[in-house]
Amino acid sequence: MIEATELTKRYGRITAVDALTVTVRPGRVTGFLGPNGAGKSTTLRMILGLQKPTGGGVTVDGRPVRDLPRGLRDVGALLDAADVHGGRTAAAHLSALARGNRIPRRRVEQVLDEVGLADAARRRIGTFSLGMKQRLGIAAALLGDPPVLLFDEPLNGLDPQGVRWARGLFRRLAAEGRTVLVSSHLMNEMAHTADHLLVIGRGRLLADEPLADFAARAATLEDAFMDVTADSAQYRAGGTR
Ligand SMILES: Nc1ncnc2c1ncn2[C@@H]1O[C@H](COP(=O)(O)OP(=O)(O)OP(=O)(O)O)[C@@H](O)[C@H]1O
Repeated sequence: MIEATELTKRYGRITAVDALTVTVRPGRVTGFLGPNGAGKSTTLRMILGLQKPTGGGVTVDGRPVRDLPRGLRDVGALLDAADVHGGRTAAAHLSALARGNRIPRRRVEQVLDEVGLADAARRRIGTFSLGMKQRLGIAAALLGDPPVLLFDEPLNGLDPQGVRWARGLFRRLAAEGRTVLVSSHLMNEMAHTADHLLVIGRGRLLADEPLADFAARAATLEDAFMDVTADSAQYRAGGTR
């Protein structure tokens, strides 16, 4: 379970996350949506303790993430799939993470297999496509078999088979009783993935409800998303009309 209370992050005059109070519950896939710049990545980084809130706070299974003792065995995350050492092989990258987090070495082969990268285990990550890097990032999140998993835009760069596989994976992880939070700026990506939605705009919470309730707001899910975020899209093609 993830609990944010009045969670706030300011960068100078920009309020990236604005008094966000939400609970992300286990046993379901929670989709985290908002237009570009809404504050999704900043929120995820604060949950993971990578950024310090300006105000409020957030706990994971009852504690600030820094107080959780087991690292990747407590929380797994895919943030930026491209943010990996290109000179290492996939297996070496995951082995280093496993060593640093007291995770048995056999998990490396297991997760590589699970994400479909078994045949690429000995290849340098620098030669990977974006979709392969996403799969590797998902493997890293799964490595410690954690009860809480965060994925920032995990479907970017995945081919249609990959998207279908990832959706099935998120649903399975939730069915196993884990807390699964998946961000996206595309509503349609969430239609077949999420049970519950958190929608933010300009850092503020705009909706926190089951997908079915959100869908009932308009003719299509995308229309519902457009309606809810109408006043908070910051970056719009065609200028400032
Ligand atoms: N390090 C930083 N310094 C200054 N402003 C920042 C910084 N990081 C993020 N911001 C600003 O905070 C706001 C929220 O950014 P964030 O990356 O969290 O949004 P997002 O919802 O993840 O967007 P996207 O869907 O485009 O990835 C944006 O206005 C962004 O410009």
